[in-house]
Amino acid sequence: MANVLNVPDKTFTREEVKKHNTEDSTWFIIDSVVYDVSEFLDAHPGGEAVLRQVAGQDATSAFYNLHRHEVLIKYNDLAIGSIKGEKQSIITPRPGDLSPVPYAEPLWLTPQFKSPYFNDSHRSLQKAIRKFTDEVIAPEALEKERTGELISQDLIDKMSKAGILHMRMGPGKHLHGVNLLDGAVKGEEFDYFHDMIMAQEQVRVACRGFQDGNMAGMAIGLTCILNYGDKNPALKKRITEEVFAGKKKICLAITEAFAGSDVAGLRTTATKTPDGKHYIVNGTKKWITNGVFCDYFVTGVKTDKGLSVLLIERGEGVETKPIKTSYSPAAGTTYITFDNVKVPVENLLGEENKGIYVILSNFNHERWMMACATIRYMRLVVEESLKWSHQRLVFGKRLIDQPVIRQKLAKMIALCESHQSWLETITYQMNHMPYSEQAKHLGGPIALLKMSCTRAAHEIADESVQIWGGRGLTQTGMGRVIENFNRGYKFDAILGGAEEVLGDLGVRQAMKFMPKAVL
Ligand code: HEM
Repeated sequence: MANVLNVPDKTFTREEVKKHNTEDSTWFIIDSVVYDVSEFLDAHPGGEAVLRQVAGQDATSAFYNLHRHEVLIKYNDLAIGSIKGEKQSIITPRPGDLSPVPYAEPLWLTPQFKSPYFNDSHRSLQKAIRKFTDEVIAPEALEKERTGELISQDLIDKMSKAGILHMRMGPGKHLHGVNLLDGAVKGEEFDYFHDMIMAQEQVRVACRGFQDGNMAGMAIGLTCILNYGDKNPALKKRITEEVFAGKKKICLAITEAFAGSDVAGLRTTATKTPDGKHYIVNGTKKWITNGVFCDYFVTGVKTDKGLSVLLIERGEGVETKPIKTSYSPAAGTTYITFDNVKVPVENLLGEENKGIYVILSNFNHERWMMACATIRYMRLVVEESLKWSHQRLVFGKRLIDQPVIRQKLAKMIALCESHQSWLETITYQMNHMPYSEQAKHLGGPIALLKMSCTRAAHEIADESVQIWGGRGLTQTGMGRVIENFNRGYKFDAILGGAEEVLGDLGVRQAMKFMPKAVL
């Protein structure tokens, strides 16, 4: 499917179009383009009668009151020409374009505004990943979100070739010398603002389930290998090479039916064999993103004196089955059972019984990534709602002409902009703090940011569905994005640490730095 509207060169007068109001011929005009729907009447999802009612007329308002603009692109073949002397006024965005809708882009991407944080390489990466997302990721994402099928190997291969899998891991040596989106940024220059751009841009396809199915397990699982795999360099090299090449898939398996945010309560056990060469793993894992299609599981286990983290390969005794959650099965959410699984001791990541550090080291980046994504999805909802409010006619007026709608939009915009600004401030600190310091000084602020942005998402989900009415509850058509957001934002309020746990963590971190002198 092309992403722009192609209109044949032929021109007609409005009088000519008027004549096509007969049994055999149904034409109408939408935004100066002439459509011949005579052969489409039967196939029109909204029925034949409504099309006949506007035969020979200008149906622009009627059309935009009920359809997304992209419908015209999908059914481009129905366009037969345009009205003589008139020009289309509705913009068809091309892949990679910025949106001209106010607040649809973060301030740093809005031409009138300046930002101290972003340089040319950030801008060139943003352009490249937006185009890639629009052209390569979006078509598959939309399809898979709907059907619930898992990501294709073809898409994984394309992302691997473009360096997108490498970039999912954030800044670091693993990016040095790698070709990233045809040289959009050098691996050595890649910082947390580039990382933020990658996380935010890919959310724009508005497919919350597929978004997690698109290698989210790798983004949180492979980090443990990169940071804690040095005791076994051969293993680290093999796994990272295979995963970055897209040949093998990896995920993080921590949560259980027994323990969600409370990781200390894990019950999966790893007992050493008498010869000390293997661990025998027994237990279960629940809600493991991507688990159904993974080859490697970075798994939290109980060893004799505490928690440990093991890399477990799919093999004898490992079974995975899908869990049906409220977002798309395309996420690959999984229940895993480990029955007497034999794991070489060399697969231990970090120190035995000190696995909590391996697990915790991951959390800040994961939570920050989730904040990036949630905030960008909020912005998309703002954009869609602004467009819809201008388009939708009710009680003889546009929605935007109702003060109550403007109040809702004001709240949504304010929540979105304030969280993006806070995110950028924290991202700047991440760029200027070694990883060890980040854990100390940014663990609390990142936890509070994620907690706050999912509370904001809750408000935005609620307000937006009131603006959209039934369409905000309908999976296809105009309100698709709003419905998907409403069904998905709760995942962000739970995954990576529930809102309440994170709020508490943020305050407890502050307590640690409370000077005695002021008490
Ligand atoms: C080239 C012109 C048109 C095409 C390709 C088209 C296509 C579609 C499609 C794909 C849908 C399914 C919902 C969606 O995906 O948005 C739909 C629904 C509908 N269409 Fe059209 N349509 C066209 C023109 C019109 C016009 C001019 C009218 C009214 C005068 C109309 C009335 C409707 C109605 C009432 C629905 C059901 C809406 C709903 O369920 O909310 N369509 N159309």
